[in-house]
Amino acid sequence: METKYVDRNIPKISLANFEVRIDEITQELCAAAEDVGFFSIIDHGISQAQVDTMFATSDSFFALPEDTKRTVPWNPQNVGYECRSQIRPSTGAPDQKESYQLQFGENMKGLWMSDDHVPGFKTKSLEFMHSLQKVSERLMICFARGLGFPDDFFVKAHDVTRPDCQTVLRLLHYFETPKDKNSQTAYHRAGAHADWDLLTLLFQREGQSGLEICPGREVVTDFALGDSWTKVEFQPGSIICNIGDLLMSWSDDRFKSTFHRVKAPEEEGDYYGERYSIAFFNQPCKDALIQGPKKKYPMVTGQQFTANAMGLHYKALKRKLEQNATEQAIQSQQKLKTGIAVQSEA
Ligand SMILES: O=C(O)CCC(=O)C(=O)O
Ligand SMILES: [Fe+2]
Repeated sequence: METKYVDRNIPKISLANFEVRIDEITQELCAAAEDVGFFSIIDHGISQAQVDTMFATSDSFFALPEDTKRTVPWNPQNVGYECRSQIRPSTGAPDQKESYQLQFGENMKGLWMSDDHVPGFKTKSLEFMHSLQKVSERLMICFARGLGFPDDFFVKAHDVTRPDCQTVLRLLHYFETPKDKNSQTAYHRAGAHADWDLLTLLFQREGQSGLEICPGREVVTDFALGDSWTKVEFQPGSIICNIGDLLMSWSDDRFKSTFHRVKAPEEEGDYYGERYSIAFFNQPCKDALIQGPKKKYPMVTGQQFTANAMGLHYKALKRKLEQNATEQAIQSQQKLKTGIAVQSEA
């Protein structure tokens, strides 16, 4: 089916002279968060060399033999390596990717790839994560101001110096998609979803497009998807940011978490090759208390918020898998009937 595309403006916001321009930046960020839920930031203080080093480190990890990568397996604390195992409720099919989730604290025990396999992996990754945390904290200060909370409100709730902190750096590698149209159904590289964190920072690579967004969600409690998409292309020097479900809920649905996907390449102009990206998910401390200024939703802890988000996710996933199974059963019944008809005609 042909994708319906629309042009949407994805605001580009400069963080230059942050201290002096904080109110202006706050206004721009809040407007972007209320409208499309996606924006890019420039003048953020992270150099292209830092980004290139992290991508090179990620390349070295994914180039390791499968057995080696499987020595740091994914677990439900949202750390570790997985391959084609993430199934989205929007598709009911596994994402065509492998990924490695890294955190700052104790959840990583035994799950860092050793220097013997990728020299300096842990040091380089943590250095990059701390730089992204600094950028995230600037954005958190602005969103706290915009919502009328004290400046350090979100920063305190996302304290990465705590051993039990949940914030994640995800290294992603999407597999090449065969161009042969008859070969199989085109599976999405990452099926449509909204992130369930506060705020995501994303790095793409030049020439490796595929990220698309679908705004229009009204409340965080609803799983509804819109139907028209907008491509988010690589822009040199910028970090793509999107609002997650946590900030949507914490702002009483004022700021929008937006559905997005990495599309299955199947149309003219789509990119079929291998794709690498890096995402940084700001997750709350387990004991953070979450409630918006207007108290639209009951107060929950960070841990409860995550559990509720997972509950909603698995319910939607179950519905989708049941729906897929019903559709498949109908299709095979139809095939059987057609077969019988053809046979009886012959
Ligand atoms: O790879 C990308 O561009 C997007 C990844 C993403 O949305 C995610 O991992 O949540
Ligand atoms: Fe995402």
